[in-house]
Amino acid sequence: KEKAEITKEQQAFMKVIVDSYNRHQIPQDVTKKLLQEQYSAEENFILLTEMATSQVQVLVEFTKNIPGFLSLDHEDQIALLKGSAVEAMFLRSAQVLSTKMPNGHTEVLEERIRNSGISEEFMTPMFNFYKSIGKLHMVQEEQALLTAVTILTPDRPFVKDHPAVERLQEPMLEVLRKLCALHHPREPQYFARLLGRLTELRTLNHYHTEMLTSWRMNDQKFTPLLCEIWDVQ
Ligand SMILES: O=C(NC1CCCCC1)[C@H](C1CCCCC1)n1c(-c2ccc(-n3cccn3)nc2)nc2cc(F)c(F)cc21
Repeated sequence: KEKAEITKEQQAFMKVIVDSYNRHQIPQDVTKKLLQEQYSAEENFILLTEMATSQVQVLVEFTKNIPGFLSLDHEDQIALLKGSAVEAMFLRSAQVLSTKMPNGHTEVLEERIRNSGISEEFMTPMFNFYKSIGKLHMVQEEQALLTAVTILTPDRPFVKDHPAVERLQEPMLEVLRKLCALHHPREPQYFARLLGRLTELRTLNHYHTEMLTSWRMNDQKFTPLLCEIWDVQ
């Protein structure tokens, strides 16, 4: 019985992460902007770089609130942020698209994204991921913890002290497992499906640089922060 119950300290631990996740939300203005009108590929690229830059700043603040993160080796902290930033952005994008919207808005949003300038070959894998996240109907706590679990992935490039990262990720996976059982009692495989999405997320990571360089426009400009995080320019 006690295996299933979320303990008091796990509740406190989760509250810290969920509050920080909710506090550090980039304004939903990206959907408002996209629903307003179809922009040119150039304008969409600028919108993406602006949104992505602010999301990285938000991600750093969120990550600093993950219990134990700041006591990791400093170079490992950077390696974890750098290694997870793109995945966190696609995960956030997926969560934005799966947010309940008035009738027809999601379709318009999808259309705008399809015509935004991203080359055709990446639409399928990207929207497949978005659809598979949408089908999970994640509650807020699950979204926050899944993002934290993604950031604290031990096997990112250049991470030196794997065990230290595993020690932080494990309690989060344990709370996430209990949350899934609590919120999705009739789906015993829900937790496994949730973690399966992280594998799909890594493949988007792989496409990312090509998606940028193949954006239907030339002389792409990036902010200094994105040059750091996206390995471009
Ligand atoms: O702004 C976006 N996402 C942000 C990023 C930070 C956190 C919040 C959302 C974009 C957006 C920029 C304008 C054009 C149209 C796309 N977006 C994307 C997206 C598309 C492609 C890429 N690429 C990354 C490398 C190459 N492509 N990244 C994100 N998916 C989205 C899904 C939404 F519901 C959605 F509303 C927007 C989305």
